[in-house]
Amino acid sequence: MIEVQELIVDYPGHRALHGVSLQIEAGTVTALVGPNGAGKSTLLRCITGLEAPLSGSTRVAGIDVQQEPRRAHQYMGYLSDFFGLYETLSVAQCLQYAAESQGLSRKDAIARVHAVAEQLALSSKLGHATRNLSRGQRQRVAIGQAIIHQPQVLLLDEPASGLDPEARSSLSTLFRQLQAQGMTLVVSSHILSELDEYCSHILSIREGRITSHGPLNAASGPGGNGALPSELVMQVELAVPLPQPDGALAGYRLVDMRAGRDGGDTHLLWIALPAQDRAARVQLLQQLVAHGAQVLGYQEARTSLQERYQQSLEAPVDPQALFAKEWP
Ligand SMILES: Nc1ncnc2c1ncn2[C@@H]1O[C@H](COP(=O)(O)OP(=O)(O)OP(=O)(O)O)[C@@H](O)[C@H]1O
Repeated sequence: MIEVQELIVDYPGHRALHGVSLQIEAGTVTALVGPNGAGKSTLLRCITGLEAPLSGSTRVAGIDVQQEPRRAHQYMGYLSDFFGLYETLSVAQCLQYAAESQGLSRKDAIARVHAVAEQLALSSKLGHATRNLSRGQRQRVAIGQAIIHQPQVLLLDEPASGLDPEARSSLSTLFRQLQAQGMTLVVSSHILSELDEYCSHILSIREGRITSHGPLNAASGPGGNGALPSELVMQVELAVPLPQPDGALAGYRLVDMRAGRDGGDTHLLWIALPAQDRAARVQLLQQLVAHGAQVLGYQEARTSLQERYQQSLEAPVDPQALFAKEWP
């Protein structure tokens, strides 16, 4: 859905992106993370076509963003880290303006204004001037403007900054709904615990280079709890060790097994299953229970975003690769 190739971006006296290449699959939610100044906003601005790279290309839904920005914008929504609203316009006017600028007819625009206002809990504010809204409400109007034309891709730069815990939680719910509707999201944020709730992938950047990019679940292959690319791993927490391990695990691959963190009798097992096979998850649990397992917890194993981020911070930047791509 998003393809970036060999992107180099220079600001006066400073190279912000050093030949970044990546692909983001449709339907994923990617956490874009990295220290201050890493190049996250620059990358998002290049994907939207707001920043012209020195070299390289970006494509969204197969459209070259630098060559055909207008057409590409029909497929994407963008929330800038410092967004502005028309202060004297009402919420309805702002949303309608955004809809019509994306080419929607007056009738369709008005229908979308009401649908988006409902989705973002703004229906009661439609007649209010945006200058009279709270920070969280303004943020929701800005997000509403970004999704008014039902884009396939939504790029959000620090969408939760300045929001209270309740507003942040409803934002997480909204992002999950949008993903369920088939949207592809890229969310830049420093609040990793929240990103972890709804992101399927991590894209970590440091000093203008990608240090990690991949899925957050255990099916990410080597390093992801021992899963092969075609597998996912279930984490099973037991109240006591398995009484009949041979029968309980027959036909499954045991990836790992440890005592629980509490140091008592609890045990943790990691068991590989074919990816995408929902029936296998049910059958495994039934087989465990049938063989006397006292199951306390049963969930897809997942490397936390915090862990992945920490690993990516510790990964050395390859000086050789850096040297080869330094100046074109
Ligand atoms: N307009 C500009 N002129 C000069 N340098 C810039 C400009 N915009 C960004 N930079 C520099 O480019 C680098 C990347 O900036 P960018 O805003 O993309 O980082 P970021 O990862 O989004 O940071 P943050 O987490 O602080 O928002 C930084 O070193 C920044 O100082």
